[in-house]
Amino acid sequence: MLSRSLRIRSSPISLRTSFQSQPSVSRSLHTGLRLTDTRTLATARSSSRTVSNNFGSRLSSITRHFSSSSPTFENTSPSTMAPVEVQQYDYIVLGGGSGGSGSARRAAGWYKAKTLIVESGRSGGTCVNVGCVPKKMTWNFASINEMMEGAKHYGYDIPEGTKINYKHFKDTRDAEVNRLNGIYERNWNKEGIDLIHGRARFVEPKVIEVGLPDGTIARYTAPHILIATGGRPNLPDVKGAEHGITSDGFFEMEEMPPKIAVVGAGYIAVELAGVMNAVHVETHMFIRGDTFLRKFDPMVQKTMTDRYEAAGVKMHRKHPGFKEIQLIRDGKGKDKLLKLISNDGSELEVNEVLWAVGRAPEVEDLHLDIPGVKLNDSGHVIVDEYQNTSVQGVYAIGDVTGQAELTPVAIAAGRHLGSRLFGPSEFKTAKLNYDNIPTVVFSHPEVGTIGLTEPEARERYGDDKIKVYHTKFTAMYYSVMPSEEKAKNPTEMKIVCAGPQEKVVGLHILGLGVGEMLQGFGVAVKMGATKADFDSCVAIHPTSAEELVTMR
Ligand SMILES: Cc1cc2nc3c(=O)[nH]c(=O)nc-3n(C[C@H](O)[C@H](O)[C@H](O)COP(=O)(O)OP(=O)(O)OC[C@H]3O[C@@H](n4cnc5c(N)ncnc54)[C@H](O)[C@@H]3O)c2cc1C
Ligand SMILES: NC(=O)C1=CN([C@@H]2O[C@H](COP(=O)(O)OP(=O)(O)OC[C@H]3O[C@@H](n4cnc5c(N)ncnc54)[C@H](OP(=O)(O)O)[C@@H]3O)[C@@H](O)[C@H]2O)C=CC1
Ligand SMILES: N[C@@H](CCC(=O)N[C@@H](CSSC[C@H](NC(=O)CC[C@H](N)C(=O)O)C(=O)NCC(=O)O)C(=O)NCC(=O)O)C(=O)O
Repeated sequence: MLSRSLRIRSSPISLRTSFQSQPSVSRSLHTGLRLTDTRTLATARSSSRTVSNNFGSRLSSITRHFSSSSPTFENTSPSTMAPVEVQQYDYIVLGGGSGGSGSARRAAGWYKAKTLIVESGRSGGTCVNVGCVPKKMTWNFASINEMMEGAKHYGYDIPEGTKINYKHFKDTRDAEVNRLNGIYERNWNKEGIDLIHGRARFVEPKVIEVGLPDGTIARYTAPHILIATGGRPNLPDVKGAEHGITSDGFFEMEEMPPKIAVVGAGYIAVELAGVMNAVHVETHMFIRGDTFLRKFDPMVQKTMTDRYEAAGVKMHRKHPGFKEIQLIRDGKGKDKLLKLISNDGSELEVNEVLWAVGRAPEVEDLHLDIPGVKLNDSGHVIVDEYQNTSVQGVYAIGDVTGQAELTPVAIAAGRHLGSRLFGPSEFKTAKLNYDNIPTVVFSHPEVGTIGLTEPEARERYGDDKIKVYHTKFTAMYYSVMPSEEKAKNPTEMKIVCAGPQEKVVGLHILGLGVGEMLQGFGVAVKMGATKADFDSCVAIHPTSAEELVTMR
């Protein structure tokens, strides 16, 4: 539906004309290193590249909303650029998100490395500001409405039309995020980590430069530099796409739109569509395939897509893509009106469009060409199993590497790296094992998964080596509800086993509470549990989880 390349645009806070006539900055460091900067805008722009994404779609990345308060290099005119001293650290961490924070705290807090974090936006990164934290809080908010609707079947007299004060919730959520921003900065401070707010870029292979809020620049060097700059949401190359929002904009909404279109079929699309549907926003999902969550086990794909449809989400399956988004009326919430024109000519008017079509690594104004850090075809930083980039002494972790884009993954990889670089000799080979990472989609209901999907397991081990255990049932919570409600709310589980020992190589669960259920089973799978090990654990009755140890 869209053309075949991913164009990563320079963001508005990338280098502009102030560097065109920038004089050479040449100075000696107390380390004996001599720095030269003769770079011009042309060099800056050359870091903007055209690459293909996994889905063959043409997309452009947009600036994260909270970065608008960041200092920009545009403020830095040549005349204000007095020679700057290059300050020396043991460890420079670019990005104070989950991975950067985790790594810096390990290096400084545990091993006393002199550490600097450079953060261009709000401390805590995506997870705290526009990811896991506000998302999970919103999921809780929506789940309460689902509970209230269920409550009438238990005899509670919940008045029809109970009002939801979204603005109240949004303000409370914002306050919690602000509180966490402060906690992050206080933790860094307690652990002796220096924090600079500004946007970093390389000016020499081991020297980075940061535009400061007062318009000056600062330079820093270290033998170890970590790239932990994360990612940002993509916008598709559709005429008028900018009239819609991404997940960043979702968290800025002051009121829920009465009718929304969600485009995409991954974690974010499914989670945010689920939230809105649960609070009775008319939610349309536009997906390219027949199901969403297409990287998950087929059981999850089918049951969850059907379940969303049964719960009221208007699914537009096999959608051919959009030709144009027209802004009919500017405004907020119900006052905003957009017309979506699809490639097949069909039209739909909605109050908002949420693009959830993947994320791009945040690399383009880092000038990674200066140290020579290599990127892959999707623009992610290439790393080996120890998070080393192609350049000695430069490392990358988290979303910027495109490896399992999850907060605990970024934190764990960052901590291992901190231990490896600055810890005692027993950590010299410390690294994160990326096998069997458990993950939960906070959909309605949740989905949990670890290990291989059934097709992946069949492919890896061969059909004759695979045994699959499967169950689908109505959780007791729904037992008081009419049969059509029960049918709409399945709980489903699949255990994929390999070899004569029936080692559990994949576990896929969906239903109420599975998000909390998976962590413990994840430990078992990580330890190499077999089906017999599962069965040897006595069931906890009555729970949904007990089905996992009693399956036949
Ligand atoms: C809507 C949403 C929901 C999510 N929900 C979950 C969830 O429930 N569970 C889960 O595990 N994961 C979730 N994730 C994913 C999770 O947020 C990321 O995997 C995680 O934040 C990645 O951490 P990171 O350190 O790699 O990057 P980030 O947390 O993105 O941190 C990168 C930081 O670098 C800064 N930066 C960028 N460029 C520069 C520069 N040039 N100079 C200085 N600083 C720079 C950015 O401002 C940012 O603060 C979610 C993501 C989204 C978008
Ligand atoms: N609960 C959690 O732990 C969460 C984790 N995350 C992390 O953040 C990552 C990013 O999330 P997300 O942005 O949802 O990315 P995902 O990679 O999960 O999904 C991207 C989706 O975009 C769809 N897509 C891509 N291009 C287009 C297009 N042009 N038109 C229509 N659809 C398109 C793809 O659909 P198709 O199926 O057709 O290919 C795919 O489903 C996740 O992979 C996850 O690692 C995010 C949120 C929650
Ligand atoms: N898991 C519980 C606890 C939530 C929690 O961990 N809250 C975090 C912030 S939100 S999430 C932000 C995320 N934290 C985590 O993922 C928690 C880390 C885990 N406890 C561990 O030690 O591994 C992160 O990016 N961490 C980077 C870092 O650790 O440096 C916190 O710091 N709370 C302090 C408070 O409330 O007082 C829950 O979901 O309820």
